[in-house]
Amino acid sequence: MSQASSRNQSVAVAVALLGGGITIAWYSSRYLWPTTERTLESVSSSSSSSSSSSSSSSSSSPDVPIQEVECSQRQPTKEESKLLRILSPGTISIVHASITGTCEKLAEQLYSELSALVTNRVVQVGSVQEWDWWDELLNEDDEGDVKDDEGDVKHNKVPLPVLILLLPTHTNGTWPPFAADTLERTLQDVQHDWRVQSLFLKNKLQVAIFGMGSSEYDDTMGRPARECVRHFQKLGAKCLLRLRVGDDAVGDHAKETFHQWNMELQRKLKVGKKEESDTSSKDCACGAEAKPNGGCHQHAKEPFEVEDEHADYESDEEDEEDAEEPTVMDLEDMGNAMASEKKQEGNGEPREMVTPRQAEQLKKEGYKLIGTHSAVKLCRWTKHQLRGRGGCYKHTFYGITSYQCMEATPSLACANKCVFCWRHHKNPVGKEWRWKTDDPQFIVEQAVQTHVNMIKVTKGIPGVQMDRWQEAHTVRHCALSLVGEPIMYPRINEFLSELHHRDISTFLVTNGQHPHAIESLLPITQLYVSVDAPTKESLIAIDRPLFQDAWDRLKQSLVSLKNKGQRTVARLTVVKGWNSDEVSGYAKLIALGHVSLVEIKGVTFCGKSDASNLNMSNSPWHHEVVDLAKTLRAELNRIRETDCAVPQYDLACEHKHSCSVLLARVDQFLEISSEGKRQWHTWINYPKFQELAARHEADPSFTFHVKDYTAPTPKWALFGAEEEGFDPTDTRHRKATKQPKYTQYDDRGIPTHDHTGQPLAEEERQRLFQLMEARMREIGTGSTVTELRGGAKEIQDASLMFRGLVVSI
Ligand SMILES: Cc1cc2nc3c(=O)[nH]c(=O)nc-3n(C[C@H](O)[C@H](O)[C@H](O)COP(=O)(O)O)c2cc1C
Ligand code: SF4
Repeated sequence: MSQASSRNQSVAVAVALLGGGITIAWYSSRYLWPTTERTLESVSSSSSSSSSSSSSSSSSSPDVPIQEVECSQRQPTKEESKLLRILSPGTISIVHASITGTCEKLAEQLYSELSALVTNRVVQVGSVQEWDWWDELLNEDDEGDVKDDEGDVKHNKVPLPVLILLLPTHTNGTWPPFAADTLERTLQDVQHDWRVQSLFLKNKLQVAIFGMGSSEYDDTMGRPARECVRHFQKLGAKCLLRLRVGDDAVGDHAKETFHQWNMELQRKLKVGKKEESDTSSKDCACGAEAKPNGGCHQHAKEPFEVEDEHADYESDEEDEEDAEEPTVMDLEDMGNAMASEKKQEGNGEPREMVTPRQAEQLKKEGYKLIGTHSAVKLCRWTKHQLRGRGGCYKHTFYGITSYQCMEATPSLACANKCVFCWRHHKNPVGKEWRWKTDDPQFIVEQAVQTHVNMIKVTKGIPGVQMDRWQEAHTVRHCALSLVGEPIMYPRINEFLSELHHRDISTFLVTNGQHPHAIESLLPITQLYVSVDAPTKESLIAIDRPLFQDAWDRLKQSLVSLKNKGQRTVARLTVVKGWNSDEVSGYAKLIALGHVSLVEIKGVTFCGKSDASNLNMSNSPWHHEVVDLAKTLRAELNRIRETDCAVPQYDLACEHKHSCSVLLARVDQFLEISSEGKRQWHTWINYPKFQELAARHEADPSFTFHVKDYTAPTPKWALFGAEEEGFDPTDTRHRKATKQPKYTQYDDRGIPTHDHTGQPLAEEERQRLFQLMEARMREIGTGSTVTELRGGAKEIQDASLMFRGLVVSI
């Protein structure tokens, strides 16, 4: 028996004919809601001042006046209630498939509204995963059915169950993965199962579907919701009202569309305010004077009868083969979206990028918002180096001072939803700038001020070195890689100049979706393009881009780097199991841009997110990143054999603490003395850069190049140095590992080789396996993330227990 049915085994719905009426009482193992009898009209009159119980007699079903036993004065709270079956008569099940919380919130809102308004049915809410859909749709309980004298079911006398679905659109217009595995699969399977009667949901279920999506994604908005409508139609379910799709990308569109849909839903369910206005309306739909229940003498309506449920849908019986999407609805929704957008821009001012809800979420994640589209955040390495515990990998590779580095962005929006994005998709998305634009001087000034204020409060952190703390009040570097796509900001060049004027170096990371913006970018200290995947398919899977031609855009961006003149970087973020293979694909991309440097960095796991399937096992180990860097070097050499214009690269630096390795162009960064001594120059002469940038600003015909502002790389930062990229002027704090070190593990995380690389005996592996099993029983199979004070996160994951019991990030 399925989970759902076993869970609901204890729930029974009793229906009896009493005095010519139908009495409904609900029982559950924990609840019994019996009480007073009253007619449904009286229920409706309680919410409608103008309705009258006398209208019942004029209903279209005069022979069986419907009565009920009122469930209780209140609906059970969610915690109290056990979920009833979807097909239980009289139920209203609100089911969402939320990825990032929007649909869940709408579902909760609907639940509280309907719970308050509906007194004669059970309203329940849950995620799509909470039901076994095959079992729910096919294995019907018949306790709730009303039978006639022949024992045939008289379905239409008891309110049909209503299924309200709130479905978001996931990557490339797909269903959210957990909804695809459950509801979508069932809906597809039942249609092709010969054992299942056609239209088997006819007279058994009514559905109301609301979709969510974003018009920023080409053509996919609301696709799962539309598919869902078609599936249910094909199965014979009645659609209570038209599908509506909310647009996440357009201001209040989702809110407004949902509100309209909700009002319509309540009208169809005959609850809520709309009903009041309906019943008090003077006119019937036919134009004649209305009776109190809303119909005229010819069109009297039976309370709770669903009005022409198929009115807004084509009949499946008539046109079962028609798989065309309901384009009328799409057009209308798009029209609404545009109208809504227009409304916002009606006063001639473009709207602000960040909605109050997004601002609230970003603030919760520790971002300090500046103006309407920018943000700063204090980087953990800034604090780290303030305490003398080592800088970030940019300190090792390029000599930045981490405690004088400001992490910022002038655009919180970007055109991707990367699986490894540590901002968990709380920021807006967009293909191009369509928002209010803040002044660049204002942003820089506010950003520096806010950063310095954050520095001030670090004074109290134990171990902060006061000389560094003083220096940290002067920002020297700006990492434009915090969140969003900085290059989208239309006044990015003015913004960068403003930073240069303040002697602040500029490291800008773009995701390679705006090649033209790269071309027009002024010379900056170091320009990055993120290369997140080696093939078109994996790029789409990993970056989940808004642009259909994302792959071409990435390639064009890399080509654009070729002519920049200053330092350019291809940044690879390695997500084990996602983009760590097909290294030759990376080599081909890098060869397009002749980039100065290739940064290869293991992904940092930043806590579980519903919008991403990543977990700790996707974070590679340092030695794995090193292996990938070596393979990449070999692949680049292979390309050079046929294309000698492709530069030669070699392993220059590493920073083990953050699983990062640097490949650098030999012609730009390696000097070999006449005695054959090799000296890397990956560090940056920052004052020199500022001088050159100022000259270029004064005279744009003046150009400068990578070699004009390099500086020697210290020994400790070089690849293979025993310091492993850790600056020896700082003090290393290592966590004591409670477990012996192992060097290799199997897929489950069970060690297979000891610290010397020798294979472990079978008994030992078995023992370790049992230990892990015990741990899993204790803490579960997933990862538990605990937010610590100060923004750090602590992750517990049994599969990591032999690699370190707790990983702090
Ligand atoms: C990972 C991810 C991928 C998305 N892909 C699409 C898409 O392909 N098409 C679309 O119209 N909307 C897409 N969206 C937008 C969501 O459908 C929209 O933000 C919706 O409000 C999310 O609802 P939820 O918060 O309930 O999950 C995507 C959102 C996320 C987080
Ligand atoms: S470069 Fe990045 S990681 Fe390093 S200190 Fe600056 S913001 Fe932090």
